[in-house]
Amino acid sequence: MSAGTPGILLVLDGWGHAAAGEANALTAAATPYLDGLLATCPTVLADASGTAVGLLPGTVGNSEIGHMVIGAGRPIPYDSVLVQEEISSGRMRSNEALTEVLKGLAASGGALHLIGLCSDGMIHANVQHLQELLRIAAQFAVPRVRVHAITDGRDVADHTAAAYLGLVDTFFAEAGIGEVATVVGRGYALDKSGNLELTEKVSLAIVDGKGEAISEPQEALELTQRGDEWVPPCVVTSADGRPLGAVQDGDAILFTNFRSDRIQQLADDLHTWLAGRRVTFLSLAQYDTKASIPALVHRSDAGGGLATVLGAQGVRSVRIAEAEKFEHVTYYLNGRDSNVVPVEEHVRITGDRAPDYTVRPAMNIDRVTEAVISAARRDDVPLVVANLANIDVVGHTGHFDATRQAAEHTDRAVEAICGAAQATGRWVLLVGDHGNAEKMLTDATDGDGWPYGGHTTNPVPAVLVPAAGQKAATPAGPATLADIAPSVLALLGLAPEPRMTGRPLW
Ligand SMILES: O=C(O)[C@@H](CO)OP(=O)(O)O
Ligand SMILES: [Mn+2]
Ligand SMILES: [Mn+2]
Repeated sequence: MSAGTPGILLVLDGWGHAAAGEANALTAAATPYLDGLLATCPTVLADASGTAVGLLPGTVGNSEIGHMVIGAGRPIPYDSVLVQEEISSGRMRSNEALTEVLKGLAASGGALHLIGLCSDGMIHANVQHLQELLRIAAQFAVPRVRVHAITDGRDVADHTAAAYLGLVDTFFAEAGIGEVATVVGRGYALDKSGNLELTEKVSLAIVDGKGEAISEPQEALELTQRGDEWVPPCVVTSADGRPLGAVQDGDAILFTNFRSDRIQQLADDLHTWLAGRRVTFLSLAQYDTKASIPALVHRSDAGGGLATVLGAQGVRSVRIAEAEKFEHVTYYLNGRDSNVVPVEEHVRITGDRAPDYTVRPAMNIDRVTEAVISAARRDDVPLVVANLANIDVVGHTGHFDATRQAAEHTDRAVEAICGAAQATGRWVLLVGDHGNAEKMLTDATDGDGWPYGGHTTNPVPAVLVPAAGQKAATPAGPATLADIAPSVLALLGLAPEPRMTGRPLW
């Protein structure tokens, strides 16, 4: 292998590997170009879930941890794991930030508001964490706990919100404290696109008790036209029509998501709404909010990766993605470091946003492709990093045919990018960040599975398309996402960072 060849790292978001079958939208798609690459180029299946990347055993991968590990070259103990350790060990009971606030509520008579995603999809939150938080609140004699439940239907199968609300009820009964005050789908509460119209509806329900009035939490689920994700903001009201749980002065809010990217817009919005009011804010894990919100658990250091080497060596890279995945190829790939080194350029592709991705599975892939090709033509850019979002983003709709089409658009984009790479003397390293579209049905216990749009624990392909004349062998032995940064550096002729534990595959 000749050292020091420029290249393109292309993350195919949600590109997992599984045998062909009725659940697999990737093998159902007509993707002649990708099929050819998989058959002829050095390929390995890389582990992208569970402990291999820094998650709890058996946990599905996600874009944050996926891109962090691709960039860091080592597993990063993820926020979900750090929170879980605090809870399982019992240490959360003596967590200083938490106990101080709970003692204050017990003394003042204020309520604790728990706001978070109500499922065990393990990407943004784990509803099980509520159980321990309720027990701790009861132990500290907090007078009232109000749960503002965000229904999921994306990280877990749709139409499961009723079961999760039922589970939360059992936690209330066991702890002897807690009531659901509001219910809303994640489409509203976890918008991260900057659509404040959605977010403000949620804030209005939580702060002012304004929304669809319901007398039982489960009634909210009858009001959605588009599944659990789009349950409209609902407020549980008592017989006299008063909201059960609007936020009052002297209350405290604890956000229970462990992943920041989707809850932070709501957290900032609520913080702005409640500015000047006597309300304490806390979050279970550390958030990237504009407001400074104290976290109960602090995050792992994900630095010392690819970006550190590129910065130190003055190697220019261009990072390209659609808005949905822009932070992933920049902030997360750089180890959650927002300080951009001067040799790094960012291209955020915006464009028409379809209200529903099934309508436009191509998204803005043509513009991403053009940007990658024009960066590839530059002699001053040894490394282009891009994310093709379609397979994951459309896969999340749970719509098999649209996801198949997303894969077909991706195939054409990869062909165009690889063509440009050949013409400009570059290699292309294609890798998934976690599985998604290779499993579009839940496991069937009896009869057929249900449509499923969530991530998976399947391995992801890592494929090297060598530059013209470059030789590369198929790597032996197991691989993980931690091997990608050392591979990219080796291909560029650079040494890995000492903290990288992955190995160069090529
Ligand atoms: O959309 C998201 O927030 C998650 C799924 O909940 O997907 P990803 O990790 O790919 O961003
Ligand atoms: Mn992803
Ligand atoms: Mn996803």
